[in-house]
Amino acid sequence: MSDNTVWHAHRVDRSQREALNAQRACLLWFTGLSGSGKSTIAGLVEERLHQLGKLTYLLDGDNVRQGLNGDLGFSDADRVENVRRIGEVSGLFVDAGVITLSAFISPFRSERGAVRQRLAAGDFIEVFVDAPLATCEARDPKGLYRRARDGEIADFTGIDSPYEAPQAPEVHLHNDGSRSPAVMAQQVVDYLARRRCV
Ligand SMILES: Nc1ncnc2c1ncn2[C@@H]1O[C@H](COP(=O)(O)OS(=O)(=O)O)[C@@H](OP(=O)(O)O)[C@H]1O
Ligand SMILES: Nc1ncnc2c1ncn2[C@@H]1O[C@H](COP(=O)(O)OP(=O)(O)O)[C@@H](O)[C@H]1O
Repeated sequence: MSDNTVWHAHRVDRSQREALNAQRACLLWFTGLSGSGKSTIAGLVEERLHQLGKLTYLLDGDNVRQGLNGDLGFSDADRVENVRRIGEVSGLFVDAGVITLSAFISPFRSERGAVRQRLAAGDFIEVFVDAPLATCEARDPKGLYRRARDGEIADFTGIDSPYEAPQAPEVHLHNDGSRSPAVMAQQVVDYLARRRCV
């Protein structure tokens, strides 16, 4: 928090924005290794919510790192700052009344926990896209694992940079390839329906 600043409450608040859009906002936080299926599944969930008439926004690691977080690399410190900023942006989207989907490796438990704490109870829904490293490496759609193994990319998650799996995610998707991304996206939508978010 900057010094000498005072919070200003505005005339239109989150609940009024939610009422206007006839929806309840929340943050779906997709975490998992590179290649685990975060973007694919988050994209399918967003498409389904859009079809249901919900206002959504999907924030994605590769995309955000081309703009807002273009100054950050993949050291531990830069990943901490990456997730902190995304947590703040996600919080603003939720306050805007939008069902927000954030898909980032977000490898550290403490930083994911900090985003959870930043939001109101129940607004943070952790979705663990759980795929074995061997599966992610076999998919390797961008050739990054091969380059990391060849020593061309340092600090690669799962190779020479850690990934701390969630201990109690709200939704745990086993994306080892035995089921389609569409089936797993439906699991997320079903969770939202049980929570009366859709
Ligand atoms: N060193 C290293 N480690 C992991 N990933 C790397 C690295 N370098 C580049 N990439 C590409 O960056 C994407 C991950 O960015 P994130 O912002 O999600 O990472 S993090 O949350 O800060 O850990 C990741 O995208 P996904 O594969 O979609 O996860 C990669 O395309
Ligand atoms: N259940 C699945 N079965 C087959 N291929 C999958 C499955 N889930 C994801 N993929 C593929 O794996 C690759 C990585 O998925 P992606 O969503 O880009 O992962 P991430 O965003 O976690 O890096 C993509 O080519 C995607 O089509």
